[in-house]
Amino acid sequence: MVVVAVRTKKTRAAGIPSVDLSLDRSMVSELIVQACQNYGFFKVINHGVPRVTISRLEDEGVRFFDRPARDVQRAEPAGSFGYGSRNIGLNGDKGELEYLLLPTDPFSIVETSKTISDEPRNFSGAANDYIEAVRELASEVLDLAAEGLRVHDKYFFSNLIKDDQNDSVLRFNHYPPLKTSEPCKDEEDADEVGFGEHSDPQILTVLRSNDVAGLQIALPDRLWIPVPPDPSQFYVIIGDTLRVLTNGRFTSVRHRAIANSSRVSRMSIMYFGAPPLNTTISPLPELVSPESPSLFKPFTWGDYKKAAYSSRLGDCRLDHFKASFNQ
Ligand SMILES: C=C1C[C@]23C[C@@]1(O)CC[C@H]2[C@@]12CC[C@H](O)[C@@](C)(C(=O)O1)[C@H]2[C@@H]3C(=O)O
Ligand SMILES: O=C(O)CCC(=O)C(=O)O
Ligand SMILES: [Fe+2]
Repeated sequence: MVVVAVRTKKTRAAGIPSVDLSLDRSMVSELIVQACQNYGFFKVINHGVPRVTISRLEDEGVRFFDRPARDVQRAEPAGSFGYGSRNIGLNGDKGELEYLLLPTDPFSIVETSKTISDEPRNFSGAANDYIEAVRELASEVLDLAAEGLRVHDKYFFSNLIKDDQNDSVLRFNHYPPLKTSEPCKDEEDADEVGFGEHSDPQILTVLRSNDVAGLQIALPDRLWIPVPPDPSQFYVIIGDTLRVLTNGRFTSVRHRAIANSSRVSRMSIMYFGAPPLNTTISPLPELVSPESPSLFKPFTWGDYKKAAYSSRLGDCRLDHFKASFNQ
């Protein structure tokens, strides 16, 4: 087995920002803006997603990854969607995980469920309910962020992911326990890569995992912080597209998952909120001024997605879209 090692010595257990959605609205929007500027990442509590909506999809995910190899492979991709193992993307990235990548529109979910489950209606029902609930949560977070930034149209961001043509995706990552407990040969303090360092290309990601640790985020000074797992709450990850729309006010956090060295599997479920392919992405006029000129050239989400899918996982994809004075 080829293992890719990452240094984990430079880590610090620090407080991850936490936002309680039940608090006073103007306070919550301020907290969200602070967290998005300083970390590009935060935990959401009192999120309003019913526990049963989460547990039904969790159970379906566990059932899927428990299936015999020949059954999970029936869900192998036609294009980039479907089941995959160890290979991440199309450009040679590897990780110690298996995954299921799905479109989020209800019709595609119903169709794809036929290769995912022996009870496809159970799977599609659970997935569609979950997608609807986390899309609502993502939209609420985006509206609060827009309010905190004093954006004129407070629904501007959320309308992008609510559009009928939105390009959002749902991903299950399954990290089985590592078979070997041998330390890495050439690096004493190294861990193996579950899902390598990257930023998410979309607007924002809503992540939830079971009780097994693995996720880490990078601070601007490149210190890695372990994110404590919390199955009853969600984490929000700001993506590159929201970074551009806010003219760099929000940061798109680099993050990674360390391979699972515990005795139980880790499973995470991510909703990646994305706009329609033809949406032009450029900083909102309210966030551009002579003192803060636009840091990015305009592009469409389709252009960015194409560039993302021809890049390696760890590449800084936004570099190609920086305004010329900013290069
Ligand atoms: C190596 C890659 C995998 C990825 C597409 C890419 O070429 C670069 C971005 C990767 C990423 C990261 C966030 C999401 O997990 C993902 C689905 C996405 O939209 O961009 C993955 C892509 C993937 O696994 O196909
Ligand atoms: O599985 C995780 O916890 C993180 C994975 C991730 O960042 C991704 O799939 O983009
Ligand atoms: Fe990610």
